[in-house]
Amino acid sequence: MEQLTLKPISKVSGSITLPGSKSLSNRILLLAALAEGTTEVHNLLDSDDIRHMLGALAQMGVSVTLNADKTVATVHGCAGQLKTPEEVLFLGNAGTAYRPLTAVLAATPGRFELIGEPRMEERPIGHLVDAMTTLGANIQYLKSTDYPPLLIEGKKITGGQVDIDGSISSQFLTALLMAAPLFTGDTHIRIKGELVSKPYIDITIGVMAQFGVEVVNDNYQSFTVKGLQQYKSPDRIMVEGDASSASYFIAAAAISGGEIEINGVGKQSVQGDIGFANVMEQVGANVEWFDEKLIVRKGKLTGVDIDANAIPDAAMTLATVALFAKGPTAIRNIYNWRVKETDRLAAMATELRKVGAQVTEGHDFIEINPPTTIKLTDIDTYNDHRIAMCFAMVAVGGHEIIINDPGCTAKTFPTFFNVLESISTY
Ligand SMILES: O=C(O)C1=C[C@@H](OP(=O)(O)O)[C@@H](O)[C@H](O)C1
Ligand SMILES: C=C(OP(=O)(O)O)C(=O)O
Repeated sequence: MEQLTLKPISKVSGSITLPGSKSLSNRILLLAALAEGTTEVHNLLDSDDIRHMLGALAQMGVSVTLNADKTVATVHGCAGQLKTPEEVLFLGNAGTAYRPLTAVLAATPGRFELIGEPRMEERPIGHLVDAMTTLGANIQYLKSTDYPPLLIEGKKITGGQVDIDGSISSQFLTALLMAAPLFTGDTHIRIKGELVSKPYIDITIGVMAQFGVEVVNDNYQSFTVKGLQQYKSPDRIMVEGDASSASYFIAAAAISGGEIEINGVGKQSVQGDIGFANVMEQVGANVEWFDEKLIVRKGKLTGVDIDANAIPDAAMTLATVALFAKGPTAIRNIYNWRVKETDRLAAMATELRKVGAQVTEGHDFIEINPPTTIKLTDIDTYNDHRIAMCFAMVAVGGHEIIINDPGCTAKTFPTFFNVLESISTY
């Protein structure tokens, strides 16, 4: 296994430009593929999750050309006419590819087998399959009930009234919303349970609007989408920087001495994870807000007690910021950390203890007491990009750390360690 030893960093300072948002990139690619017309997508993310979406679209006959660095894509929309692929669709561990494609392909005539990495087979999808089945879809589980892989016999879906459980993942509702315009009648969706990760629904509704489709959102309790609508290309669309990826640099500036200019997200961001910058202000960081950039400086950091349900991805970064804050940090209402790239509650607790923190791992929360001295150790990353990136904060805090399998950042941020290096002084 590859290992990366990060030397103690004495200061981070300088300017970075974020790669495009994963959540926006995959939504935009899918809707551009389904749309009528050609869409030029700028600042597309080049990472594993996006490659899986692009690969699947190509297998279904969508023509996409990429520029040399794969950040500009020209997508020739198929006006809803996806072809039946000859081979299975392998979607890695990309939730933003697997979930929306499940709903869209269930409403697309043809036969589709959706597979993924071993971890994808442990990530639940039953709530989405249940909702689609209520609407008449034909989706079969190929291994275990409620989990991928799936066999989908796509067919016309008429829409109607449907309930969906929103308590485990917002991606199921995102998937249903994105597929609903393809149904032949109107769809009225009611949320069962508490809807988690709500800001991602705003991203979905926003991107659908850019492709000409309106969603009526009644206070995140019910949603209405008209049937038989054609997505329309906006011709040109820009992907804003990834707000979850920004969290590592916001945290780095807050922990270390220098000043970091983070280009690509700011006051205007449509991504909920921008809220991490507000959380870091509460922790004590000095954040200067611009429309599309942030400048972050160090502050006197104090632990906080927050409900992180709206920012599940960026909140992981707070768990390693906690190592350098005064007093305990509690991150609450994050049960679904357990069903992401790994069981993130268990993994973070284990790895934080290895560096010396005292950690309480609850059913849906984690509480971290910073250590008096940070221990040199290697960090297991569990094929989870965010664990690798979070624990880089230990080096930013001035302590050597070894990251096992650093290549796992390829899921969303393949150049992460190079970007960090570019602003680091040792
Ligand atoms: O819709 C999206 O783009 C995402 C939604 C969130 O998942 P959940 O809704 O499962 O929390 C988030 O963790 C994931 O990285 C991306
Ligand atoms: C949970 C994540 O990914 P996915 O889109 O596969 O759910 C993540 O990127 O942290």
